[in-house]
Amino acid sequence: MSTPHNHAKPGDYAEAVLLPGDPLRAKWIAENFFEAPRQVNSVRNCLGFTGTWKGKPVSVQATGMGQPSLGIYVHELINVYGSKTLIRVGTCGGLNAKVKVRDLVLAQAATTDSGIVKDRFGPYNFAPIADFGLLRAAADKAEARGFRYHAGNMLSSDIFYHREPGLEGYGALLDHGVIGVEMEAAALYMLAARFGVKALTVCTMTDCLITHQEISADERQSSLREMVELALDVAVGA
Ligand SMILES: O=P(O)(O)O[C@H]1O[C@H](CO)[C@@H](O)[C@H]1O
Ligand SMILES: O=c1cc[nH]c(=O)[nH]1
Repeated sequence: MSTPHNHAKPGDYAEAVLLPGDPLRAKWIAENFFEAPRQVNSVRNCLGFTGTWKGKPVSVQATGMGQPSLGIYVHELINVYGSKTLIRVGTCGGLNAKVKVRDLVLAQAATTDSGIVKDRFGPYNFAPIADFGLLRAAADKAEARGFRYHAGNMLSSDIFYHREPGLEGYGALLDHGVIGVEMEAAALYMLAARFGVKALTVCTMTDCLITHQEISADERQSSLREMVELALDVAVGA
């Protein structure tokens, strides 16, 4: 059975799936890291691939940008394709001076402005959180490899271009330790909680909203490589 967004067959995805926003990042991951990659989805060019990493089955599926788009792919991966471990490998902006360009940001929790999460819990402010085992494994591996990393509160915003430019748009979040901004982690964590699977978001900080420093094209390639290798090891338990 396929879906309106995915023509893969049941069994085409591994239980462990990496989730970049960018379809070309999905292709790059499959072609440069997977052993024996095969494409399993191309609907809307939101590419998905399955292969192995260190001999263990693993998939990568692009989610597009934003929580509504990620929500479609993740819902189907879990409920149609049986995925159990979902690791977003993304890019994020920096909201805290201690986070430098190229640093890894592990989203321990994800604050959000998204109605997808906010409107579901009535009077409660649900706190979307990472799976502790995946988070601990990622932090341990980052530590062992000597990577600069930060585990903390990520903002998953529905808005890339805030009305107030620069830091103004982030208001009180800046005084409350939020370290980065991207657009998907909160919905990923909410869906993982709802359906009883494991999820983690790992991002490379590519543009600092405080210093306006940005990652260069060369640095982007090598930084993303380190992040993907770490995420693959966490995903398959290597
Ligand atoms: O690099 P990806 O994974 O797409 O992540 C970030 O980049 C996009 C915005 O430019 C959003 O999807 C945001 O979450
Ligand atoms: O969502 C994102 C991703 C990267 N950088 C940002 O400022 N926002």
